Amino acid sequence: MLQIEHLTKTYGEKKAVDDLSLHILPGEIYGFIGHNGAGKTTTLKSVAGILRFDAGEIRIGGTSIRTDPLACKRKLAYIPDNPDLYDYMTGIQYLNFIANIFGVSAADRQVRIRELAERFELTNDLAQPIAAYSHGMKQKLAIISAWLHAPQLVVMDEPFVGLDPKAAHLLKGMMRELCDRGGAIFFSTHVLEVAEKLCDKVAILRAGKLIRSGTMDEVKGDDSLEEVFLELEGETC
Ligand SMILES: Nc1ncnc2c1ncn2[C@@H]1O[C@H](COP(=O)(O)OP(=O)(O)OP(=O)(O)O)[C@@H](O)[C@H]1O
Repeated sequence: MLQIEHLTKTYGEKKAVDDLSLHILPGEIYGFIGHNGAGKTTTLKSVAGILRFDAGEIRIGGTSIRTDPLACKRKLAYIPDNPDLYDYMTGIQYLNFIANIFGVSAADRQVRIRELAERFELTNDLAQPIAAYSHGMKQKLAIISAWLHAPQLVVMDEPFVGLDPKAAHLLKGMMRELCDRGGAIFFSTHVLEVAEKLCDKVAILRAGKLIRSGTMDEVKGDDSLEEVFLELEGETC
């Protein structure tokens, strides 16, 4: 579903991502962890096709994000860590705007918006301008908009930040549902307990380099993910 091959991205002199290779298969929830500044957001933005990288290749369903970004973007959805939505639009205007961009039919969008807004208890707020939404409400709207075009791959940067426990539980269920239908999820998190429970596979990034990846059992063995992560981080001290 997602192939990252030898991805390298520098900002000036700073190598933010250094020769990163990762493969994510259909059906997998793949967690991406690492310290602040490790290069997670840079990687996720490169996968989403909103950041040019210096070297390497990224393919989504076999299609290169470099050579055919539009085809890739049709297959994926990206939720940034701090969704910057259009404050002057109402929630429903925003969802229709996104549905128009992705060419979602009137019938499909109606069903999906109704169902997802009900699930996230956002139905009564859709007529409000986004400027009046709390951080968590914006996060919910961003999640609904991401799911609108039935993406095959969902890429998320710290998706649980700002969500209340019920919404977080809902999102976890939606992630699993999407993977059960043959999709895949790639997301970053600092909440290692969530990663440990939710993810099929995990990758640990340190200073732009992949230092561990594999199934959750391969990566953590009999320890907790937190113990393994802290041990690996300690090796740099
Ligand atoms: N636009 C930019 N210009 C210059 N340097 C940048 C830019 N964006 C990120 N960086 C640098 O690249 C490195 C990786 O940043 P990135 O945001 O990818 O890390 P992260 O793992 O997502 O961190 P966090 O967990 O804090 O969100 C950091 O050293 C950061 O300072």
